[in-house]
Parts: sequence; C-alpha cells; structure tokens
Amino acid sequence: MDKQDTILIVDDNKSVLSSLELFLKRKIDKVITCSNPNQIPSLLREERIDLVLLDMNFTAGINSGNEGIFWMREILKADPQMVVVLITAYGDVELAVNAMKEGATDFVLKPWDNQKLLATIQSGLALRKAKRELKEVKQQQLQLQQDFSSTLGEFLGKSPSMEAVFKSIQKVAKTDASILILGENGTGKELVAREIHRLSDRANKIFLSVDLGSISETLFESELFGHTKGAFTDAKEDRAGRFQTASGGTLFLDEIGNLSLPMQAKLLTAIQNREITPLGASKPIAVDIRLLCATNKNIKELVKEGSFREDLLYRINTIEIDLPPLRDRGSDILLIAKHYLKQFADKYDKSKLTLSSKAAEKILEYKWPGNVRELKHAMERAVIMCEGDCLEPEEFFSHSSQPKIELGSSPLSLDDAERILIEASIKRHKGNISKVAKELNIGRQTIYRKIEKYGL
Ligand SMILES: Nc1ncnc2c1ncn2[C@@H]1O[C@H](COP(=O)(O)OP(=O)(O)OP(=O)(O)O)[C@@H](O)[C@H]1O
Repeated sequence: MDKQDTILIVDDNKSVLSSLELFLKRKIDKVITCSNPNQIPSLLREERIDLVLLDMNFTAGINSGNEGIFWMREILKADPQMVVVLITAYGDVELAVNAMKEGATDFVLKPWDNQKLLATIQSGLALRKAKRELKEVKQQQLQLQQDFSSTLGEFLGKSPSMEAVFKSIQKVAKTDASILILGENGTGKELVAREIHRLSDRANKIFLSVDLGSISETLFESELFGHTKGAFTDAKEDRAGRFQTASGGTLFLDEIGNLSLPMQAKLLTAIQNREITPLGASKPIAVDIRLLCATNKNIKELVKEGSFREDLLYRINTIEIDLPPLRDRGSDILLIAKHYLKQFADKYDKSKLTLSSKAAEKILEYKWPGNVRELKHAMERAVIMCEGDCLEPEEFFSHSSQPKIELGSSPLSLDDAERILIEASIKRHKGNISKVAKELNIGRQTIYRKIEKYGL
C-alpha cells in the first residue's frame, strides 16, 4: 500500500497553527499540529512524519530564532533524513539561510502565500520520498551483498603469484586508496574487489559493482550520476545514480578500459571532485566512495595509443593488483578444479564423483583462455553430464565439437540460431564480451553461460 504523506506543523501561535492546518488539511494526507515544541521528540517517535514545518521563534518576546534552530537540530538528530521547512518573519531571512546551511531544506516567510507554501511542502515531500527510497535501496543492496558474499565461497590459490595477490589485498584493504585490478577475463577481478571491500572499514556499507562495458554512451551520465524528474523525456521521476547509491561504501567500476574518451572526461570530473551533478540538477552532490576499478585491457597501451586518458589512469591506479592468468598458476588449477568438483557434486547429488588422473592431467595441460570462470563452468557441466563415478577427459573437452550450422541452412532450431548469432557477434567484436552483451542486449553473465553451453 502507498504510504500517506504526513506533516507536522509546530508553532506556538494558535491562530497561525489553525489557519495553516485549515489550508493544508485539504491538500496533504495527514496534518498534525503542535503548539508546544517540547512534544516534538515524542511525536517523531509515535508518528511516521515526513516533513516538519517549524516556526523559528517560540517564546513571546524573544526573537533570536535560537529556539527554532535548537528544535531543528533536535529533529535532525532524531532523524537525519527528515525534511524541515522553517517558517519565519521577514527580518529573520539571514537566520533562515544559516539554518539551511545546518540542514533545513527550505524556509517560508510570514505572512505566507498559500500556493507558494504548498509548492514548498510538496517538493519537500518529494525529497523525503527520494531520500527514503535511496535508503531502502542501500539496505536492499547491503542485504543482497551479504547474501551474495555468503554464497560467493572461497578465493583459492597457493601459487606464489596468488600469495602475492592476497598479500597486496591485505595491505591495501584498510586504506582508502584507489585500486586498479588488472587481469584477463574470468581471473577473479571482481572477487579481489569484494575481498578488499570485505576487509576494509567500509565492510558494513554498500559494495556496488557497475559493468561500464554494458552502459551505453547515451545512458552513461544518468546511470552513474542520476537525474532529476524531467531532465529528459523518459525521466519520470528523480533517480539517484550509482555514485550516490554507493556513497559511504565501495564503488567497483568494471571494464573501465572500455570507456570512450567523452565518458572518461565525465568520470574524471566526478572522481577528482568527489561530487556529482545529476542530469537536470543545478547543484552538485558530494559523494564519499572508495573507488575500485578493473579492466582486462592493457591500459598503459591504451594510454600510449591515446584512447585512455593518462590523468584518469593516475586517479584510479594509486595501487595496481595484477591477477595472473589461470594457466600461470601451476597446481592452483587442480586445487580450484577439485574445489568446484566437490561443490557441484554436492549440489547435483553426486557426492561420490572423483576426477580420473587422466582428466587431472588434461586439466593441467589445457590453457583455460576463459580462466577460472571457464574452469568453474567446465566442472559444473562435467558433473551434470557424467554418468559414472569418475570424471574422464571427454567430459571436459569434447563438447566444442558441435556441428557447424549456418543461418539459411535448414532445419534450424532456436538454439542453433542463438549459437550462430552469438558466435558471429564474438567474431565481430574480437572476443570483447561486453560489446557482445551490448549488441545482443543481454547480460555478460548470460553470454558466458551461452558460450559454455554452445562450447564457443
Ligand atoms: N581464485 C579463485 N578461487 C575460486 N573461485 C574463483 C577464483 N577466481 C575466480 N573465481 C570464480 O570465477 C568466476 C569469475 O570470477 P570474477 O567474476 O571475479 O572474474 P573477473 O576477472 O571479474 O571476470 P570479468 O573479466 O569477466 O569481469 C566467479 O564465479 C568466481 O567466484
């Protein structure tokens, strides 16, 4: 059910209070009045108030405005997200402006104009709604993230190169330094980012992962920095961008090497100033984020070519963590393979499954171009397909010999058509999965699943 808007009006002048109530009762769902500010704390506890319309001066004869400021601070202490609109006499404008610096949302001058007052209250209520939604989204994200972390499982590796990675993570986690994580597709870059966040002082705050490779040029600003209602045709209401949602926590920008130069310029401004301006907004908003970025590209090469800004690179790579490809991790390959064998054997009720020594040999020899992601999917597929108690090499390495089918030859199943489209797109984009995902308008993870399914 939609929540009703509730406002609280606090003024010790009873005639002001009743005329405000009379007018606003017809326009707002619920209006509560109070002439004694000492009741504010209990009203805030008992009612679900969205906005407080607060008089600046309470005690007759004293016009310092300090009473209003005092109560405004108390309200914001009890609920930092509360929208407080001050109601004040002409002479108090400077005071009201100072109060706004302390957290009041707006002020209205006495004698007030009913329509202006209503407009102020309505935009205050819209702000309250946006603040509440943002808080809810953050809570949901936190919950999802906790659920995700508990299912994420272990980050495995005993090889010297992975030991060095774990050591770097330990060293940098507690700092707020920007980290650039480098490595081929599927080497575990997101896992590194999540691990840094988990070990950081922001662990109880949000971790927000953004796949920059799948955000189009036109949506880039509104996705990252948000927009106000009406900023463009489809902007039906205010929306917070990823930077604002991640504020207080960690923002992980994946595939940063795929950004165009104009997008890089916009990102640089946000990172440099630690503030963003939503599309259509007039004022910037400060954001407090720990920035982690990742790419599978050779970013220094991109800088040399002129397709990645050097100043942006310096902002994001205070520290670099380089993940080695799986093929260079020696016996880690088997360690990870056995880990996933057990995990999927349990999942699919085949707990007796073992790995034959031939299969282990082949797994060690193979180059795993899709790295850990490919190995993990290969184990899952093998566990599902295996009919005996022992996994043999055929279960891993025979699936890619699917017959070649071309569009136009018949008959053609939906799966065949899908496979041909994905294969062609991968070729067209020279293996850049983000571009494939964008072109076919499906998520990157789905593309990876299809690649596995069709053995591409
Ligand atoms: N060392 C590891 N131990 C166990 N599982 C791992 C390890 N590294 C990666 N994985 C698993 O492999 C999969 C891919 O990892 P992840 O998404 O972190 O890679 P990535 O480098 O960010 O990929 P991409 O470049 O495509 O964004 C995940 O399911 C992850 O849990």
